[in-house]
Parts: sequence; structure tokens; C-alpha cells
Amino acid sequence: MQTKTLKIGTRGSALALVQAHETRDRLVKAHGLNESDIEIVVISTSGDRIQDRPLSEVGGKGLFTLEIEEQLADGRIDFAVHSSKDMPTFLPEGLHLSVFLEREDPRDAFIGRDVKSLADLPLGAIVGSASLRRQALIKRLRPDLKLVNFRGNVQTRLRKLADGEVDATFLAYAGLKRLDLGHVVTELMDSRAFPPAPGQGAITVESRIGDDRIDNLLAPINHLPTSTALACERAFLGTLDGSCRTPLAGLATISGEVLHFHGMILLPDGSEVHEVTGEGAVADAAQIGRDAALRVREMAGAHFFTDWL
Ligand SMILES: NCc1[nH]cc(CCC(=O)O)c1CC(=O)O
Repeated sequence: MQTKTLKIGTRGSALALVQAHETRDRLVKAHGLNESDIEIVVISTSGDRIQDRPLSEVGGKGLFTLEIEEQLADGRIDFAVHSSKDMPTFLPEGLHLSVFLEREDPRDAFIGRDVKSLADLPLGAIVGSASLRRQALIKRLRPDLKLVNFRGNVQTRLRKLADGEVDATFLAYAGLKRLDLGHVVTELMDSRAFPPAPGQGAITVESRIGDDRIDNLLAPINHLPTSTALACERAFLGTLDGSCRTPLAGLATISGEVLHFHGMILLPDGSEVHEVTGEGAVADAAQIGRDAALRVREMAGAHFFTDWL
């Protein structure tokens, strides 16, 4: 199909590498290529290097993609593979998320060292999580627990748990499954009571707008129900992002031609929660997400977005 080797950019974590390999395998299959036609280029990001501070303090999610996007923009790589969840609402000019691979299970997983479930944790137990969303959801359900900020890749977090730094942690089930670590999970969280982050469980490929050679090559590996769900979730995120940095969750599911959306915004201490649902034709996915965001913002009122900042 093409003559020169394609270069996939990715972070170097075990999960990122599995995701890059999955993307390569799908492209090889779709186009009858050889594995050697696609080179995986590992790129270290500031998010990977800064491990001692909470993400929300050092500049947020964009830090996991910055250096990769620089290489994409200047042509050192042809496209980049990411977890959709890690992608900021607004991408650098000239780049877009061109395809989404079939989503893994989007739910969060609870991993307890001595107990099986969140409800079974003893009073005042210590839970590790760096995610504002998970922290707020945990505080809402179990205000007695002690939360500690918990950074590092999946393996690092599991080691900290085994070493007794915390009594439990939460991770995306999708990432654990991709790493063949599904067996460490002790409870799968209900996606209504403990909804995931927009994009959780879906791999996406970022490319240059207008690079039709690459986008045409990527097109066959797009999974339409996943990209439709993601259009809704990212519209929800994007519409709220402009006005708040509040923890939020959102999941779109598709059955046939109908899309269902459930979204939630929370105060960081879990003391106030606003939920919204939306439903409509898959063709209106983004509009359903935007509309849900506007409604939940209205419901919460202006104080909700300013009081805690
Ligand atoms: N922010 C880190 C991150 N980004 C994507 C995943 C998991 C895989 C996915 O959601 O697709 C994780 C780790 C986690 O939340 O457990």
C-alpha cells in the first residue's frame, strides 16, 4: 500500500505499548502489511517524567501528549496512539483524533488488598487515587475514607498497594485487561453509581488534519459505535471544560440506532453531585453530549463552578 515505513508514536508505559501494538496489528490485518512496515517510536513525555506532584497541579492531561504531538506536527512520526481518556478537550491546531478502536469495558475497577469491595473497607481506610473524579466519587460513597494522591503507571500503583502504602486503589478495568491483569480486580464498579471518565477504555489515533494518505490508511480500523460514543462524551467534556475544572464523568452507550448518555459533575469533596441523562439518534451524538452539558450546568448553578476554586 505504501513504500516507506510508517511511524507510530507512543508513550513508553507498558499499557501504551500494548495499545500501540494493538493498533499496529489491526493496521497490518486491514491492509495485508508486514509488521516491519510499521515502526513503533517510543516518546518520553513530561507527564511520564514528573512523578512527584499531582497532575492537576503541573498542568493536567496535556502533559502526557505534548512531546508526542510535537513530533506528529513536524512529521517525525506519522500518527500517534493514545488512551482517549488522556486526550485534552482541545487539541493543538492542525491535529485531530481520526479513529477510535473498539472500546474495552469502560468501567472502573476496585482493587482491595484485604477486602473485596469499597463497601467492605474498614472505617478510615486509605485509598490511593490521583484522579479528581475518582476521589470525588469515593468521598461521596465513603466520606470516612482517607484519600492519598497516587501517581505512577499501573504496575507502580499495584506495587504500592501490595507494599501496604494504601488499602485499596481504583484503576480502569480496560487498562488492566489489556495488561493481562484483569485477575487483580476485586470489584467492578457499577457504571451508574461510579461512572467512568469520558473516553475511558477506548484507544484513539491522532493524526495531522489534511494528511489524507494517513487518514485513509487509518479509516478501516475505526469502530463506528465507539467513535459515535466518543463524539458524545467529548462534546459533554468540551462544553463543560470551558466553564469549570470540576470533576466530571460521562458514558455513552449505543444500542442499534439509539445513543444513551449518562453524565455527572461533582464537587471535589463529593458533597454535591448533579446527574444528567440524554438519549437520541446516533447521528446526533455530539449534540446529545453538548445538550447534556448545558442542562447539567444549569442544574448545578453558577456557585457550583466557582465556590471551591
Ligand atoms: N490517566 C492514566 C490512564 N489513561 C488511560 C488509562 C486506562 C486505560 C483506558 O482508560 O483506556 C489510565 C490508567 C487508569 O485510569 O487506570
